[in-house]
Amino acid sequence: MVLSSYQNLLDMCSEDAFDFQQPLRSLPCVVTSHGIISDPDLESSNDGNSVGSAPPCLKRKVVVANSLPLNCIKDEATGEWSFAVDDNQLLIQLKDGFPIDSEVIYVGSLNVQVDPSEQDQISQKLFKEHKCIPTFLPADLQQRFYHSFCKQKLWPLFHYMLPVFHDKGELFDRSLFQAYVRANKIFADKVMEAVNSDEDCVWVHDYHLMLVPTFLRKKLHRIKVGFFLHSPFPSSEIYRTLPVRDEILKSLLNADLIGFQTFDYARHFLSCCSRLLGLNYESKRGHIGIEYFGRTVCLKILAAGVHVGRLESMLKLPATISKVQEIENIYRGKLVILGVDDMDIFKGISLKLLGLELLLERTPKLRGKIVLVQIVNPARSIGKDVEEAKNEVISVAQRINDKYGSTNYKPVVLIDYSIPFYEKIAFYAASDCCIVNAVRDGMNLIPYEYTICRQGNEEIDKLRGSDKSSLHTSTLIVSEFVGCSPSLSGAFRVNPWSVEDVADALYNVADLTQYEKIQRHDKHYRYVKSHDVAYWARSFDLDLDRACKEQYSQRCWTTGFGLNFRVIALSPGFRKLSPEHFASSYKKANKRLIFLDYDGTLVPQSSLDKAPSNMKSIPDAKATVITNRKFLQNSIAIDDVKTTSITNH
Ligand SMILES: O=P(O)(O)OC[C@H]1O[C@H](O[C@H]2O[C@H](CO)[C@@H](O)[C@H](O)[C@H]2O)[C@H](O)[C@@H](O)[C@@H]1O
Repeated sequence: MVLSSYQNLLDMCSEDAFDFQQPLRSLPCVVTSHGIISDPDLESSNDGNSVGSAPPCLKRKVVVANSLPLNCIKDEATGEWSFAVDDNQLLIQLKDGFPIDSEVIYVGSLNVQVDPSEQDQISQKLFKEHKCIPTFLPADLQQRFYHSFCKQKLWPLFHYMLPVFHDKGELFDRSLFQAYVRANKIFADKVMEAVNSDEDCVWVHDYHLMLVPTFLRKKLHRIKVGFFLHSPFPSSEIYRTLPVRDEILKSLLNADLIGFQTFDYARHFLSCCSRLLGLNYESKRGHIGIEYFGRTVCLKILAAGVHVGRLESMLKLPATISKVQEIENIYRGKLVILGVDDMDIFKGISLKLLGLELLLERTPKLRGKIVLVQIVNPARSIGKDVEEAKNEVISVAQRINDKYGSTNYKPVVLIDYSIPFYEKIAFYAASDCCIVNAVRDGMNLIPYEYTICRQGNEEIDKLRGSDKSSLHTSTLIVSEFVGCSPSLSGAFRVNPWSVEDVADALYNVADLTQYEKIQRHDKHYRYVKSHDVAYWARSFDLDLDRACKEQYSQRCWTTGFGLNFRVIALSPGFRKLSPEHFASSYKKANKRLIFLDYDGTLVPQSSLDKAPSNMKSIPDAKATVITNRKFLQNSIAIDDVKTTSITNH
């Protein structure tokens, strides 16, 4: 049922009628000449804009995320755009986990404004050269969708920050959600340009695009959709404060598989589905399934990983090696603690600095001996809160340096500007410890990158000459509120809100024996190496495939009888049934015959007539199982059919 207030919103939005839940009574499917189920609307809309068919042997994987994994620069003198794939991005790296016969297509925004006159040409170029399909959001929509709704509303809430109710500026502004709806529809429309058949899979990423599954399902019932949430999913007590909580949950449930970084996030999601939507779930063969309108939506817990090969090859670069040497020379004899964070209010950077300040206050012997190198990546959002957090970091760092520093020694080295990736790699390789002190973070891959880089290589070993003390060692201090924490059993786990905890952990790191450093490193290294980005992607892809197979290829079919009609409710695999089978059903009926698609949509006569004659008959198709009686009864509220009695055969 669509909430009436929500319906108003959609009317204002002037988008198609939009229902967040199944069954979606949209356009009927047809059997095309090659036996593929598709949407007539889609077929015609593809005529002009299609991005081309995948060669027959390739299966398309359409990866959709807010940003395309590209760097783009406009030459102001010539007006020419240049685009380069960013190999350091997770989205590019995940394709290593896909089967070799996959064609990976990316859909997302470029994060720059492109003049409408240039958009077509750029789209063609990006598809041809990089298999990327850009979404172009008008500047105002981009602002409202990304900066105002995603970054100011969803991002804080998903990181456990409740709006401040006495501040009017914090009240929920429905027009911003409307922008979110519109933007998600634009992304979904672009995805549909890339989908060729029901063999293709769509993998939607992160909290920016939580309505995409519904827009896709509405277009193509049998579309295979996976969704992965990179950010945390908060406790239901936090989530339920979101005024559009049901719409978002229902939309996510239009995916076939929903992935989470940790067990806790999945647990919170399940609590929300049960408390807010009254849905049941069960664990089947190691998977959690939620029954939703005749479909089973699978849940998966699988933390993202890093691209080990990429990090190893970056580590080998001569520029990296000489940077490692430079850093080691600068900080020789000191314990180097490294922090790498985005400038964001949830990264707990000031709390980390306060921990260091307390350590130096309590432990005079460490003054002059310990350095925190804090790399701060530029902020991605533009809120006042981020500016304040940044100013606070700068002023606390300054205070510590004034108090405990000297001409030759600064306890805090703040790098608050972009540095090339190889330099970051060099800092990892040269640091004794890495600290992640976020008060909330979906996963955080920094400890994984650090661990791989600390494994080093021959060139780095040579640099260290006879001083082997830092070879193949690493130490981690990790907040208990970040997703990677459970996987790092050898890390010092801290409550980031406790300055004492952080100070103690820093002290313990300074006190570790060489043996312990090796042991902790080894444990983490083995885990990170085996759970890399390809493992994550492969595992998600296989589970999506499995979830869809179970969903869409059941061979059972269901039949219902009424006084003057007969209902054939078709199972997802119905198109595998032979035309003869249909014919015999017609004959037996002797009455009005109604065919319903598996999700309750009326199947038109014309579609059945088109069933290709070369389709194979399935002898065991006589099994008649009504899997969800209530669902079927609800679905039959069409035309003049008011009541029915359903018989199992
Ligand atoms: O800042 P946004 O444009 O809204 O993007 C959100 C963040 O996305 C990425 O982080 C998320 O995915 C990571 C990999 O799974 C995970 O480690 C992290 O916890 C998630 O928040 C990106 O790495 C961040 O820079 C973005 O801020």
